[in-house]
Amino acid sequence: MTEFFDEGTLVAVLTTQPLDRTLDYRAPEGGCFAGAFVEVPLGPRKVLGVVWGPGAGDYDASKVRSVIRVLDAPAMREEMQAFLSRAADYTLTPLPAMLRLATRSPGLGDPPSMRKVYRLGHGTPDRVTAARTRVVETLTEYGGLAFTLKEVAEMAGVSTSVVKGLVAQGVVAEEDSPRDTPFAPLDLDRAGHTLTEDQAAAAQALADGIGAGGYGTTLLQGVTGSGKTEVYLEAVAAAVRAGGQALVLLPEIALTEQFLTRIDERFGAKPAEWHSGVTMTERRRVWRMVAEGQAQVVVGARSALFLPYQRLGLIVVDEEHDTSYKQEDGVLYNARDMAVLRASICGARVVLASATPSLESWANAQDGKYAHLKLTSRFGDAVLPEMRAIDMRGERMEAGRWVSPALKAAVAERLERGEQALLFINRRGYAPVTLCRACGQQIGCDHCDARMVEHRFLKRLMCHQCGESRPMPDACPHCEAEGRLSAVGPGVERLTEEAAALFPEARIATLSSDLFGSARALKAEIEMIADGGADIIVGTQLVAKGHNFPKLTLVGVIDADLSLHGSDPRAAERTFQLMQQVAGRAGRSEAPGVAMLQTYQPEHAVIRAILGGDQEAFWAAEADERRAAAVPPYGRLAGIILSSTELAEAHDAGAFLARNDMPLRRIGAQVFGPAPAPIARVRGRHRIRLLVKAEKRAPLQPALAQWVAQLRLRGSLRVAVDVDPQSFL
Ligand SMILES: Nc1ncnc2c1ncn2[C@@H]1O[C@H](COP(=O)(O)OP(=O)(O)OP(=O)(O)O)[C@@H](O)[C@H]1O
Ligand SMILES: [Zn+2]
Repeated sequence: MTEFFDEGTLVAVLTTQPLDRTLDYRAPEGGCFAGAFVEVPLGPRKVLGVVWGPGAGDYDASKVRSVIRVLDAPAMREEMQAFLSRAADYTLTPLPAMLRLATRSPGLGDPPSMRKVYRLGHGTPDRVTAARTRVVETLTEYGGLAFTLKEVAEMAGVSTSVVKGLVAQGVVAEEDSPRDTPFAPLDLDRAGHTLTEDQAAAAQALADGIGAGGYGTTLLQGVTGSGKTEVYLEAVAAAVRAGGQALVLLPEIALTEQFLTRIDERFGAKPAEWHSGVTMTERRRVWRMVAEGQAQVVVGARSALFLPYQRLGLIVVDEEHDTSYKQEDGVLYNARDMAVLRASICGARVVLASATPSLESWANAQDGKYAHLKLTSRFGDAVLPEMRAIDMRGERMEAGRWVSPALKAAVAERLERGEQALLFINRRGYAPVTLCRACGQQIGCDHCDARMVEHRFLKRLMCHQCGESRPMPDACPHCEAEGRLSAVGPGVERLTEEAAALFPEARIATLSSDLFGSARALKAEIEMIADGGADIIVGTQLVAKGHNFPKLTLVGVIDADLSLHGSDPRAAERTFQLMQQVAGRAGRSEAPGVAMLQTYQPEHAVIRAILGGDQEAFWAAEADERRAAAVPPYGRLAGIILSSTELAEAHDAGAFLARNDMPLRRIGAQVFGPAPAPIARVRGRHRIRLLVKAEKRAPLQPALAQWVAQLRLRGSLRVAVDVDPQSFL
């Protein structure tokens, strides 16, 4: 039972303010439950907090103040408190910062806000016009249902003033209605697609898990186009049927819009949607309805993990290998790992779905920590694409061109047959480098150790680190020579230009995340492509994720070597995943697909593995290497990023930590560095990195906490600890 605190008893309140402890207050008039959202005085201010438990009683009793009021919001459940605490410990994040993630709803404690709705009234109009008649007919058609002013006007095809005019005469009734309305329940009796034998077996196994109750994680590994989504939708149905709520995490906001439609088609109801693109009013509604159990399914980005579910039964992490699940600023957490933590605390099931799982999940499945379900063939008659290399050493390339004659010929063949071809390059903008031919300087960002990238469609230069942008200049900012700036290297926009020059008759669509103002616009473009409205698609990694283009039979990868090198220890894994995913867009219906990889190193082990297509062999080899090097998933890493406006300050702090490594040595961990980060300056701050390596079972977090606590944060110095780093930049 939830603990209750009578009026005047001491309670500990956790606030969202950056304090390193809970504060004691007295329970307000009428008392309060543990977990209650409250408003408390803090100095001269009133701040939001949660009653975390009984007060510590270590503060002068005569000075303890009272809770101002209990907010009108469902209390935080004990399991949520536990989740936030454990996540804070794991990621070495102060608890108030975790609480902020869980309270990202505007007007959390406000009384329900109201809005005006309109339905058919009883009066008769003084004067009958065609427009007025349409309004009356429209509302009559919907019986007693009520709509917003805008909806009525749109449905009837009249201006809002016509509706208002009818309100004045009582023909249309105007009423107040709560804005936060429940989400329509799923229609679980609707039949989904008839599943194939493999799919049905996988769906059954997931449903059995949900039926058994309690925590469990399953890796659903199915080749691209095998119907993983169809399978986990059955798990969603099973979870809801069992009275639970289901959360589906997607790696890219751009995909949610299509996914909502897919759920709507399957269950006849739209789920709740949660990500940065959702309006404030809708956020408020979602947060509340999730807390009240009036939203059965939530589709969202990683932050949806922190919603106040009442009875969370299932979390699906789609494309679980995707790096965007790692939040790289603020609280550094991996939503995939936190999903597993959250589920283990509240006794929910987790489904990790991917064609190319992360080595972490693959190893967990291998060890029997996760159940492992496999779908080895594509749905229907579709077969997996054939993978071929184009050896660029043997191709005759003109300067400033990136499509080889071999690839060009393959594209031409597809166009002749009325099929689609995709040209893939994982680089946004027109060109990665803008160089002045007069002075030889490259244009860099003023605030970062990064180049400015030309975005020709927008006629701007942009920094991909800090987001700064400015109009494309005519003159070189260094030597002021006019008209001597030139683009070096290819980006997606430049590839579009080349495709247009090579195939002047073809309809070309460019898909890059920066080219679309809204998820809706992107969805429309994707639907247009799926319907065959384009012949050639030129895209960045945005196209690699989960799209179905039935006419697409050729994928040309412009630079398969691009991500093989660099400081990332997961370079091989990432390249393998990306190539499989992008190739997986080809040949998804009757006509078979081919993926052609332009490479200068066809002998490279990773390229060979991609061409060979033996995934299990690749993972096994990769696992052996990681085991030998004792790196994740067979060892643990943590990154420390020290940053400051003064280079010396960051550097000295790094040297200090390296010298004072006793807390780490005690657990047998090693420190590497300090060294300047690969991106040595971002937003005017110099960055120094250290890397900590420990054995898998070493108590890493407490040691890290002790170690870093020795550091005095002075001046502009900041420290970020990244447990299980994904990025090494
Ligand atoms: N049993 C089925 N009956 C009818 N259509 C199906 C069935 N299974 C899959 N499909 C269709 O096949 C296509 C691919 O399925 P789905 O999107 O679920 O695959 P996936 O494994 O999630 O793919 P990817 O990993 O490439 O994103 C979809 O259009 C889906 O509707
Ligand atoms: Zn910048």
